[in-house]
Amino acid sequence: VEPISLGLALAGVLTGYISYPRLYCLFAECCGQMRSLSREALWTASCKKSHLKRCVWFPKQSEAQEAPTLSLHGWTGTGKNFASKIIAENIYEGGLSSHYVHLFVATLHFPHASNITLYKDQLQMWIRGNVSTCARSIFIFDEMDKMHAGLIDAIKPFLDYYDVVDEVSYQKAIFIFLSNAGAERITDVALDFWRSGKQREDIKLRDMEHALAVSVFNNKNSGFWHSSLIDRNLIDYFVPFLPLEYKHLKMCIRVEMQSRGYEEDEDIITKVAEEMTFFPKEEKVFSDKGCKTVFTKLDYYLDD
Ligand SMILES: Nc1ncnc2c1ncn2[C@@H]1O[C@H](COP(=O)(O)OP(=O)(O)OP(=O)(O)O)[C@@H](O)[C@H]1O
Repeated sequence: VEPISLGLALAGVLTGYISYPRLYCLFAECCGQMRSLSREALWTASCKKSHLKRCVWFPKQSEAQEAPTLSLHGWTGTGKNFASKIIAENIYEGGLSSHYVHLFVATLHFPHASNITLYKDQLQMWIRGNVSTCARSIFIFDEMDKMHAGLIDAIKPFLDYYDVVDEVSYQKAIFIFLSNAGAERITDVALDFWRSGKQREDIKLRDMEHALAVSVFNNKNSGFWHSSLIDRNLIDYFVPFLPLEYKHLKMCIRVEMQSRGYEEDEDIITKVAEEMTFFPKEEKVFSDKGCKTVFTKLDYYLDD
């Protein structure tokens, strides 16, 4: 090929690449590569990925709201991180590794109460900077119940219904809070159902709402209680996660074996599930750690 034509062709491609965002986005991650945040899309994604072959419940109105603020509550290992990962992947292909998805873990990123003022400034700068770069940024805060109340309050202006703060609009940013706050009350409701021989599938959100309200809103030890997120109605949806039973652990282990390319082995599945501990002491219905440590226990039985 003669050099001038090649140069012109390259210049043409480059111009197209730069001036047509769609073309550029074929090769690199783009802000607002929002696929769908409809309830159906999240539902389908969670069903496909759920180890439990069950769908994660997503709030109905999320399809109407472009950028909801969600607060996920439940016992450890019940899938809160798993669900937020699905939400992130559903919006940005890179999921948690996307440049537009930001995960904060209270004990990791904000460990010292004496540094709250510094953390507060850094967190606000981080949110402001990232939303200025990409309005459709996702911020996930794990261990919200361990987060200092002052820090939770620092997030508040970004969730409030102001259109624009300091010339930046936060209306399209998605905030997801994860916590164990309310887990005991959620478990009490699930246990009541179990004791009265009712199916956990029949538990309705309204059965949980009261339990969550009592423990999350009135718990004086919870950072939520001190913060104004709740009394100012800044959270759109509280989503409860039920504690996992023995049969759910088996499902987690079974799917993990399949995904590692092993044949299902009922003997190994049962052994791993039986190594887990269950509560309450008498009935031993729910896994202490949900599905959290089953995979490392499984390593012991598999010769990788
Ligand atoms: N409901 C579920 N559906 C499918 N897989 C699940 C579910 N719950 C837990 N798991 C599996 O267990 C692992 C641990 O769950 P995850 O980390 O999401 O729990 P968590 O609720 O965020 O716990 P923690 O409160 O301790 O942070 C996940 O990686 C996932 O593989």
